[in-house]
Amino acid sequence: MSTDDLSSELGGWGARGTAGVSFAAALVFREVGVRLGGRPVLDRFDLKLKAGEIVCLLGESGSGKSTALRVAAGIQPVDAGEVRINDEVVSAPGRHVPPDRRGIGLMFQDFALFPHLSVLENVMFGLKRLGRAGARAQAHAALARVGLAGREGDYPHMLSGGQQQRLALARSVAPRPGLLLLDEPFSSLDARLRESVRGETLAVLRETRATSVIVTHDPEEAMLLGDRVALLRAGRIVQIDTGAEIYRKPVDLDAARFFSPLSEIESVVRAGAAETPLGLVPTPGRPDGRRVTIAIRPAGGVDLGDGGTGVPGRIVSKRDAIGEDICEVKVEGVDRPIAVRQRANAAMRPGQDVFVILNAEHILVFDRD
Ligand SMILES: Nc1ncnc2c1ncn2[C@@H]1O[C@H](COP(=O)(O)OP(=O)(O)OP(=O)(O)O)[C@@H](O)[C@H]1O
Repeated sequence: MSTDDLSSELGGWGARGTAGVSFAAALVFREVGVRLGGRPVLDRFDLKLKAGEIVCLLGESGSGKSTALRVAAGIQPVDAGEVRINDEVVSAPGRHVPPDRRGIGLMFQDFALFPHLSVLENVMFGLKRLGRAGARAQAHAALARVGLAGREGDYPHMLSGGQQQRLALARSVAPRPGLLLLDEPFSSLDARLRESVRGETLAVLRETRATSVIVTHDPEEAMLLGDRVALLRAGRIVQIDTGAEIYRKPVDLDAARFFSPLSEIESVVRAGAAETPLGLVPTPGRPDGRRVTIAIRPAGGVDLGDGGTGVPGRIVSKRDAIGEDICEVKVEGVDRPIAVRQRANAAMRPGQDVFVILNAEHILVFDRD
C-alpha cells in the first residue's frame, strides 16, 4: 500500500497535499487566576474560543500571554477559576488534567525538537497510538504537507530555521489535535522568512481546522493570523475583537500605542469638535469642555500635499522604508514633529515646505479625564 493510500485510509492526511481535519475543540477560560512569585499573573482572565477559531493573544512582555497558554496546555495549574476544553473542566483549583490527556498540540518558540531523533521520528513520536505503520504513513503525509518530503532521514540540526519551524508544525498537527497552542512560533525566524512561514502555517491551521491560540507580541502578526485578537494587559484581556476593529477602535490610548507609534495632540471639545493646529477633529457625542487626546497614526492619519488644502509644515527628516517614506513634519503649534508614513516620493526632502492635510476619519480621539 502506498503512503497516500495508507494516509487516506487513516482519514485523508495529505493525500493530495491537504492537511486532514481535526475535531475542533471549544476552549473556555472562566475567571482564571494564577499567582507566581507572590504576584497575580492572570487575574480573573476570561476567554472563550469557538471550535475552529484562531485567536491571537497579543500584549507587552510580562502581560501574561505565555501563562495563559501554559494554563490551557496543562503545564501551569490555576489558583482560581476554571478552564474547559469542550465540556470537560481540565483546570480548576484541585483539578488538573495532565497535558497528554487534553487533546492538544503544542508548539513553542524554540520548537523543542528532539535532536537525537530523525525528522520522521520527531513527527512519529506523537503518533504512537496509530501503531508503527500508521504513524509512519501519517508522519510522511504531514511532512509532505509542510514541504519536507525527502528530508525524513535528516536530523533537526541539518534543517534551516524555517524548515525546523515547519517540522515543529508538522509534529504538532500530525496527531490532529482539537486544540493547537502556539507560543511565539515565528520569533526565531528572520523577517523575510517569517512572512512566508507565517502564511504557510496559517494555511495548515485553516486546513486542519483545529481551534488555535497563538501567542505573539507582534501586532501585525496577530492581525494577519487571528480571526480575533485578544489584547492582554496585566493578566487580563482589555479588548478582544477582529484585528482590524481593534486597530480602528482601540479601547484606550495604550491599546492604540501598542499598534503603532502615534503623534499626540491635546485639545478640548467645543461644539462637537476638537481644535488642533492641523484643523478641527469631529468629536461626536462628547460634551463641551471634555479634555481629549487626538492621536494620529503615521499611516493614513495625515497626507502631505503641495498646496491648495492643509496647514503649512516643514519636513525635518525622512527615512526610506521599502517602497515607503517615513517623514517627520514640523507644524507650528504642535510640540513634536508629526510622523507620516506614505508611498515613496523622491520629491519629498528634508527642509521642504509642505501642506499637512488631516484625515479626520483616520484620527483617534481619547478622553483624557
Ligand atoms: N515561575 C515564575 N515565577 C515568578 N514569576 C513568573 C514566573 N513565570 C512568569 N512569571 C511572571 O509572570 C508575568 C507574566 O509572564 P508571561 O511569561 O506569562 O508573560 P508574557 O506576556 O508571555 O511575556 P513575554 O512576551 O515576555 O513572554 C511576568 O511578569 C513574569 O515575570
